Amino acid sequence: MSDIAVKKLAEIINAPVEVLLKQLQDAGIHVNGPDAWITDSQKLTLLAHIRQGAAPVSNSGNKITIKRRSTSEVTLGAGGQRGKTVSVEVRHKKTFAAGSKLSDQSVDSSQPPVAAGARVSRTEELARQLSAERQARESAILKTEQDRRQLEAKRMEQRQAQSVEVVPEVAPEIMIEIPEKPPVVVPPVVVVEPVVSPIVDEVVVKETVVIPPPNKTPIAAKAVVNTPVTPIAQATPTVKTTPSSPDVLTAAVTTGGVEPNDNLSAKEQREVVVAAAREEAASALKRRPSKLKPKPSLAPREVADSSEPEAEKVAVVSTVVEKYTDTAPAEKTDKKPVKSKVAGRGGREELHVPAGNSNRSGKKKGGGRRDAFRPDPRQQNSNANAKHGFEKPTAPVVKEIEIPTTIVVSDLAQKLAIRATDIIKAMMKMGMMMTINQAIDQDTAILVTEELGHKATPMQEMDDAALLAAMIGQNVNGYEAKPRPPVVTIMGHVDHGKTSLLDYIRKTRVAAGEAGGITQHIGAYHVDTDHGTVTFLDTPGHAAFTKMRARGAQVTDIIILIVAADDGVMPQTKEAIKHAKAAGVPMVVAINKIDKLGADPDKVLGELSQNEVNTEAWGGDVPVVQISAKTGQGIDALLETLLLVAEVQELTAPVDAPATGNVIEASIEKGRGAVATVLVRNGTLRRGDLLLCGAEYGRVRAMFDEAGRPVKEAGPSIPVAVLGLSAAPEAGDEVIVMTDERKAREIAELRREKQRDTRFAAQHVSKSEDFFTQVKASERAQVNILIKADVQGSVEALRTELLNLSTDEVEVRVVTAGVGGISASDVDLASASRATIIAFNVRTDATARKTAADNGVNIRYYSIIYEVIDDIKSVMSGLLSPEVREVFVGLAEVREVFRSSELGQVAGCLVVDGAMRRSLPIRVLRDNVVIFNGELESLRRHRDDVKEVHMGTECGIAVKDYNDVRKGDNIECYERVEVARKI
Ligand SMILES: Nc1nc2c(ncn2[C@@H]2O[C@H](COP(=O)(O)OP(=O)(O)OP(=O)(O)O)[C@@H](O)[C@H]2O)c(=O)[nH]1
Repeated sequence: MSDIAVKKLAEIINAPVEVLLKQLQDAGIHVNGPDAWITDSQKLTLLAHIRQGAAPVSNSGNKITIKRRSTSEVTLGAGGQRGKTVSVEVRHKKTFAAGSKLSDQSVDSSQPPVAAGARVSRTEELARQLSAERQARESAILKTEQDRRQLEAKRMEQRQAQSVEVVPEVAPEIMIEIPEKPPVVVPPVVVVEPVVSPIVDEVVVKETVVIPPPNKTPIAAKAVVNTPVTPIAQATPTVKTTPSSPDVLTAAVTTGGVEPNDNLSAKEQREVVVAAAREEAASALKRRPSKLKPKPSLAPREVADSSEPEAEKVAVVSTVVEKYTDTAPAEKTDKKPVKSKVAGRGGREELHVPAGNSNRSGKKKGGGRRDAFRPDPRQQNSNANAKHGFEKPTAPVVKEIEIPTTIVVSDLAQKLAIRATDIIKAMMKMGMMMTINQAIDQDTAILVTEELGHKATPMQEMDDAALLAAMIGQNVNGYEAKPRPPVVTIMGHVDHGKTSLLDYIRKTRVAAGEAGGITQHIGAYHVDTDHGTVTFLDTPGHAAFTKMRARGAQVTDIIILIVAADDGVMPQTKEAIKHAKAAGVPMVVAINKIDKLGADPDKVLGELSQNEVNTEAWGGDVPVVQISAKTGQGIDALLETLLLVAEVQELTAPVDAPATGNVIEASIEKGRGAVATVLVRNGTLRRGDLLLCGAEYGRVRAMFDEAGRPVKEAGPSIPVAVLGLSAAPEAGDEVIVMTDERKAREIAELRREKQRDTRFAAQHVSKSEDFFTQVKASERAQVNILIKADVQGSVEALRTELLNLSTDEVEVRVVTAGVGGISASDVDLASASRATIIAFNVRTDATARKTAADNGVNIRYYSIIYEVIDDIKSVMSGLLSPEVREVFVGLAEVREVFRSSELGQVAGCLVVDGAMRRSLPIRVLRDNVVIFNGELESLRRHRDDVKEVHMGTECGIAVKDYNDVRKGDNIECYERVEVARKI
C-alpha cells in the first residue's frame, strides 16, 4: 500500500471530498485540502475513527467501494544487457457493505463472510484484506518478473538450439529478396488479453515495438502465443492481429487490459520500447555467427517472409515471436518451398551462374555453414545441369593459328591469347628486339609461335588477282560478247612524234598545248575514224614514265611503235619493244617523219630487226607503215592496218554486263574530288554504279568523256573520267562494278590494310638494316623533297627520277608525294622534315602560302620534269664537298748543291718551267719519282730573299727539313685549289 491523495481516496470510497476531509479532521488528521496526501497510518487512524462510531464514508449509506490502481515498471534483462522495460499496472476495487454484510465484488466468494454488525471485526477484516492485497500485488509483480526471466532463459535455449539447424533453409532466400522488393509492411498488433484475476483485477503488461518496414506484402501473422504472463490466477490469453500503418510494425502485447500506463505518455512508452527493441536487436546480432547471416529462427515463421535485411528488424521480429511462440520445426519445413520460389523471383536464379557457383557464393546468404557440413541436394542437381562453369585447364593449351604475310606483335598475342610481353620476351631470347606495335614477317612469326609451344601455319591469303578474276568472271558470265573497238597505245622515244600522230588523227592540236612540248601523263582518247572507232592511249616517251608505259601495255590490244625516220631506234624505243613483247601485245611499226630530209626508213628497219622486231618488210609478221604526223602521209594506211590487226584478234566484250576496267590515271581536283580516268574493258559503266577501284570505292557520281562532256554510260573500250570515289586510286588499278556495298568496303579496307602492312614491313626491314649501313647513310647529305603533282603518273615519274639522283654522298629523300594542290598541312610536313616542296602543275592556296612564308618553306613550281631534275641536281651539287686539285706552278732543275752555315744545304737551280713561289708547297723529284714532299725554307736570288722566281732565271732554294737534294734532281712547285663539284 502506498500514499494516496485525499480526493483520490474519496473517489475510491465513493464519498464526497468534503465529507472525507471532515472525517479526517474528526479523526485528528490534518490535511491541507483535497490534494493533500495521506499515509497508510493515517488511513488506519481514519479507519479507527470510523470504527469508533463515525459515520460511513459511502454516500449510498449502505456500502463503501474502494478502487486502487498502481503502476510499476519491470525491467527484463538478458545476459547482462540492458533489458526491456515493461509497464505493469495493478488495479484494485473493494466494496464494503454498510449493513451487516461486507460485499467484495472481486474477492473470491469462498472467503468467509464478516459480521455486519461488528465494526471492530469489519475494520480488522478491512485491515487484513488491505494487507493481503499488498502481498498479492507484490507476489503478482514478483511472479510476473520471474516468469519473464524464465521465458527469456527458455528463449535463449531455443535460439541456441535452432541456430544450427535452421539457418540454411531460410537464410539464402532472405538475403536475395531484401534489396529487390519494395518496402511493404507487416504490421501485426498482437494483443493478449488474459482474464482478470479475482484478486489482481487488472494487470497490464504493455510492450510496443516499432519495426522498420519489411519488404514484402503484408502477411497476416498467425503467431500462436502461449502467454508468458501468468498472474496469480489462471489467465487465458487471446491474440489479435491487426495490420498497422505501412511504415510501422507495432506489436503490442497486452495482458489483462488495454489501458496504457498512466505514468508514461504514449510517446515515452514507445521510445522506451523501441530502445529496448534496439538493445535486443544488438544483442541478437552479437549472438549470431555472422553479421550477414539472418537469424535462423526466422525460418519457420511467416513473418520471416518479410525478409528484413537489417539485424534490427530480424531481432525485433524474433523477439516478438520467440518470446511468445514455441517455434515448431514442422513449420520450418513447410515454409521452405515458398521461400525457394520467392528466391527464384528474387533474381538470383535469373543470373547465368551455375548452381555450384551460386552455392559457393551462398556464403553471404548465410548458407556457408551448411555448405561446409552437408551437401544440398538441390544444389547437387543444379550442378549436374551447370553450363557456365569455368574449369581451369589442367594442361597447356596448344593453339593452331594461321600467320599472314606480316603481323603486328600485338595481333599475334591476341591470336595466341597471351600477353604481348610474352612474345617480346620470346623474341628477345631469339635475339630480336621488338616492340608491341612492330610488324614481323611471316617466318619470324611462325618461329616465335612455335617457340611458345603453339602451332602456326602460313595463312593462305586471299589472292587478290584470283579474287578479281572471280569477280570479273561473275560480272561477265552469262552476257553475250559483242565486237568492241581496239585499244591502241602509241609508244616510242621522246620527240619521235607520238602526240603529233594522235593529234593528227584527232584533228586537234594537243601537242601545242603541252608544257615543254612533251607529254607528261597518260591520255586516253576515244576516236571515231572513217575506218571505225579506235581508243588511243597516249603514253609519255620520257624514261621517267616507264611504269606508265608498262601499264599501257597491259591494258592495250595493239601497240603502235613509233620511230622517227631521222633518228632511228633509241633507248625508249627498245624499252617499248620489251614492254610489248612482255605483254604479248601485237605491234604495228610507224616510221614517222618521213617527210624530213634526213629520213632513212631502211636504216630504221635494220635497227628494228637488230632488236628482234621482225617487220613484214624484212620477212616478219610485224606490219610497218611509213607516215608523217606532220603532213598526214600514210596515216590512213596506219588506221587501216590497225583495224585489220584488231579484226584478226576478234576483239569482243559483253556490253550489257556490269562494267570492269582499269584506272588509266587518277587525280584530285578542286571541287570535284577524286577523278579517275577509267578505261572500260567489259560491260557498261553507268552513273550510280558502285565502283571498287583498288583500295578505293564509291558510287559513280558523274562521268565525262575525253572532251569533258558529261556522259551517262560508257561501253567496252571507252575511256571516261569518273567522279565519286572515296580517294584517288592508283593508276593501273582494276575497276569493277559491284552490287554489295558492304563487300566493296570490306575488300577496299582489306587492300588498304595490306598496303599498310607492306609499308610497315618495309619500314621495319629498313630499320633493321645493318648498323654500319645506317651510319654510312647518316653521313650522307640529304635533300628532302615533298612532291605534289596534278596526276598520279607525274607523281610516280618525279619520285622515281629524283630518287635515282641519289649518290654515295648526297641522298634524295622523298618525304611524301601525292596529287592535288599544296595545302597548309603539306607545308607543315615540309617544315617539320626540312623538305623543299616540288609543285608540279599544281598551285598553293593562300593559307599554305602564308604558312610557307612564316616557316621559311621553299616551294618550287614546275611544269617540265627536266627542270625539276636539273634544279635538284644543282641543289645536290651544292651539298657536295669541294674537290681539291693540285695545280702545277713551276719546275726548277738542280744544277749545283752548296752548304750554307745559315741555311744548311742550298740547291742552286734554274727555273725551267713556270715559276717558283716561296709560299707554295714543293716536291723533290729524282728520276721523275717523288722522293720528298714539303715546302721551301728560302728562295733567293743573288743573296736576296724573293717571293717568286720565273722561268729562265737562276735561284737558290733551301728545302725545309730536307738535306739530301742532289745535283740533277727537280724541284716542283704546285698549288692546292678547291674545285666545286657537280652531280
Ligand atoms: N617534220 C616532222 N616533224 C614532226 C613529225 N612528227 C612530229 N614532229 C615534230 O616533232 C616534235 C615532237 O613531236 P611530239 O609529237 O611532241 O613528240 P612526242 O613523241 O609526242 O614527244 P613526247 O611527248 O615528249 O614523248 C614536234 O616539234 C613535232 O612538230 C613529222 O612527221 N614530221
